[in-house]
Amino acid sequence: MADNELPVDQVATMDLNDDAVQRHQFSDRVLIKSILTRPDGGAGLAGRQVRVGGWVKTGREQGKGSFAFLEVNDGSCPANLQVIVDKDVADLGQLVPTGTCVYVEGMLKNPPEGTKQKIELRVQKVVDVGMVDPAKYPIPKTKLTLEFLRDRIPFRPRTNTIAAVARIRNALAYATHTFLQKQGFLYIHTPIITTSDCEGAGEMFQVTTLISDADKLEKELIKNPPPSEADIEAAKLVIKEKGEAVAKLKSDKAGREAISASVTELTKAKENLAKLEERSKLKPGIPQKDGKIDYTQDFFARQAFLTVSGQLQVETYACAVSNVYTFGPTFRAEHSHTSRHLAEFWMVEPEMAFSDLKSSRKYTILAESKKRLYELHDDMNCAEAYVKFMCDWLLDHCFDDMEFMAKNYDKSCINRLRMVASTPFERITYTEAVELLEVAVKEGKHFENKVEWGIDLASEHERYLTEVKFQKPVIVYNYPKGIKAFYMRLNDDLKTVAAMDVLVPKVGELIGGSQREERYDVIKSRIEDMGLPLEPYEWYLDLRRFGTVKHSGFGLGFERMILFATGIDNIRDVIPFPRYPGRADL
Ligand SMILES: NC(=O)C[C@H](N)C(=O)O
Repeated sequence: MADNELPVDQVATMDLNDDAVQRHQFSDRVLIKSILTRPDGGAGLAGRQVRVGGWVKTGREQGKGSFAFLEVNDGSCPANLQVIVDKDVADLGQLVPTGTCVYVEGMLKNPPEGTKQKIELRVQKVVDVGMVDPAKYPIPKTKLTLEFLRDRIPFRPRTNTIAAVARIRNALAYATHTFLQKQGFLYIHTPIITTSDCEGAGEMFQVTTLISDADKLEKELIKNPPPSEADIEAAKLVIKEKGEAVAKLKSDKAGREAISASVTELTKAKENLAKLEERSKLKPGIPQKDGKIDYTQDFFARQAFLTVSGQLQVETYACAVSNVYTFGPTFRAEHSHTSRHLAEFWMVEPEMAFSDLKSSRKYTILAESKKRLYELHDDMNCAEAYVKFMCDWLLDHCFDDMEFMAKNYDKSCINRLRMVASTPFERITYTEAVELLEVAVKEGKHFENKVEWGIDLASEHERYLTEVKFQKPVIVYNYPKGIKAFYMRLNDDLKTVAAMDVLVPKVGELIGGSQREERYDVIKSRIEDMGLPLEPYEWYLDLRRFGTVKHSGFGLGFERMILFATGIDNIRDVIPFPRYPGRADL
């Protein structure tokens, strides 16, 4: 790596004796981050000639219009660079509206004593301007509600909040790959289009070309109507005539050439009839067979959907190359309008061969540079170590953005990251969890949803456990089999499965995972018991028929992790392009 190619996240720790500016490698400018996030706030760069580009957050003309102050942000860090332009250099009126793009060159200077910033840029040349008409700019003011911004998706990233969320999201993705790659996991790209329903819950978006094909056909048939019965009868008559002509020539012992020409005509007439008959079968609308939609006519010659989870497919790789993960978009066609659900969301799904949910081995994991002894619950340990790694990562790499979140959204978000990074997660069985909830009810706690063994824990129950009872992350494991998916391993009690959910303060369920059922007979009867058809899962059963292995994994809802980290309330604000019932902008 060349000297001037410091990874962006290391710029802040660079050697201050080196007062050269860090030129961006692929554009003729300096990232504002590399000026402002130095430990000296950029002061040591005074006297340096730089080019910067960015968007004006706020701008104002001063000194009776003789110069302008611009707060410029290029997204590389939350802080703005103060830029000063004299009226001789540019038309100041064009530069000051919020949202204007400026690409300027000048000299970095130390501002006068008593000002809050450590460095500012005096512009000598305006290289380029992307103007804004303030009367028409979609987000003219600086303080806007997140709800208002959801109607301005293309311009949301220009706001401090959405840009900070983008940096935090990016850091969490980087942390995810770093953590898993370090542990030797292979990143596997599982399909977006799938023909198996992982969760067996039927909340899938269908992928089909039948509707657009039907639309096209309908238009085509209007332009070019199908043959009528009479057309077909006429074509049949032509064949009859041509056939008779051939027969006549033959009986007249006509020449070979004449007969062959006549046979050619007969063949053409037959082909014509075949075509007409084929077209006469074309019917507008979705193709049907035996009163049902005929999916053999669909693009994939079968029903297909958007994936709800990459788990089943990634298991084929876990059962071959042992440690794998998938990280991609997943889709659920749930009509839920909550602040915790999206129709399109991202999931990180590690899957590990030779690992179970709970075994008695002893194991050490590193957290916050301190070695601690854990009882090995492979799947739980991996989930816990991963969450802790992400918390540490944000504290180390995104502290300025986290400070912004603490100031504007959630005072406790930094402490929450510290607490989670350093506190062992509580681990309780589902049965213990229900008992604790029952005790809470006896002591007067009111829940909307009834508490009894066998229920699926509701969000209020999960949050009580993590926020009130333990005040730290809680892993609940060994759930009743009746409320969990078919692929989870049946425990010896035959009542529960080796499933686990990681519950965290602020969001409740962050992770759901399990040891997978590796025994052929057991999983087959689980699929049958749940009333699911066997045929679509035959390939999955094959993994148990041939070279089966104990394995486990989990799924982390990536947006939930961002909610947890930032303290933002609505999941629609932590994904760049939210999709939810009634909305899919852009
Ligand atoms: N990979 C996982 O275990 C996640 C699980 N399939 C889910 O969708 O919740």
